[in-house]
Amino acid sequence: MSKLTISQLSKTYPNGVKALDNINLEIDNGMFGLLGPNGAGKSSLMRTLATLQEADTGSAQLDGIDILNQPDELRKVLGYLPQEFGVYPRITAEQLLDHMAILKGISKKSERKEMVKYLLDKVNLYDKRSKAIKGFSGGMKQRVGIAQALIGDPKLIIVDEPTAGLDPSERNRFYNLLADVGEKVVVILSTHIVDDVRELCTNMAIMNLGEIVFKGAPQAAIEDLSGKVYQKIVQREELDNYAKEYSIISNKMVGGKPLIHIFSDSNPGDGFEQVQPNLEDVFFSKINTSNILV
Ligand SMILES: Nc1ncnc2c1ncn2[C@@H]1O[C@H](COP(=O)(O)OP(=O)(O)OP(=O)(O)O)[C@@H](O)[C@H]1O
Repeated sequence: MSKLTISQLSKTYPNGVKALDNINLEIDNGMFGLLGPNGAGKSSLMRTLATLQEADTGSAQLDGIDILNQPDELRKVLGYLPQEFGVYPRITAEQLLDHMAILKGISKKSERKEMVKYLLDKVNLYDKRSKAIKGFSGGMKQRVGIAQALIGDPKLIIVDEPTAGLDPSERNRFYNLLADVGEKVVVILSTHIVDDVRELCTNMAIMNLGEIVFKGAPQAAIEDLSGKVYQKIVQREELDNYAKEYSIISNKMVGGKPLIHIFSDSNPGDGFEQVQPNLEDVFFSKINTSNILV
């Protein structure tokens, strides 16, 4: 069992943007989803935990390791799949993993060979081991990314926006792989895609403007909203009026017309129908109208 504890972590960039505003989180083994819109501060938090940038104040501990003060110790047990996983495109998957294993300090050739074979098998790319990565699909590249993040038996795995650009079947394969990995170690999945969290994570946090605006189990958050979400298809030109009168959680186009979800303690009438809330409602309610919700 591993545990990651983040306490009072803050970071303001030189341009004045407060990307991390007093972050407090406790994360156990398993898949943890960090959900937030673009610019929320997710990558800043992930890069800080991956020891790629420093925080101004606060601390982060993984088991006995003080992440901010012992970056070398943390790196030995860290697997990181960054948002942009740049690879040398001409080399093969096998060469890349071997190279990364050397960087991780696995100096014995026979040990590396065995590990690379194991990882290629695990991400289902053993057959493609001798092909140049440049010919790989987005999903295959992400699987190479996960394989390299697993080198050296990490205790903490960080994946930053891993499913962007994957088609549905590639995304599914990637989910299965992550879920399999996530049983034994702390895996933090940072994403703005609600489905990623719904399908994979037992615990989550929602981040907005540098702050954690929700933490808990996705299912519990959905249940909290139960009976309080109503929907209606409206005319586009009426949207402003609805926005003034109701707490609109979300607005998406259905057949060319806006379908709005609103938050309301009691039945608003006016043609609205109650709907079963989903994680998207939770997400939007926390980032748009967190002030009106408990
Ligand atoms: N190096 C930097 N210097 C100045 N501002 C930065 C820097 N990196 C990020 N920011 C700003 O900090 C805020 C948080 O950015 P961050 O990349 O952490 O968010 P994010 O949630 O990961 O968003 P995205 O999904 O778009 O990557 C944004 O306002 C961003 O513009």
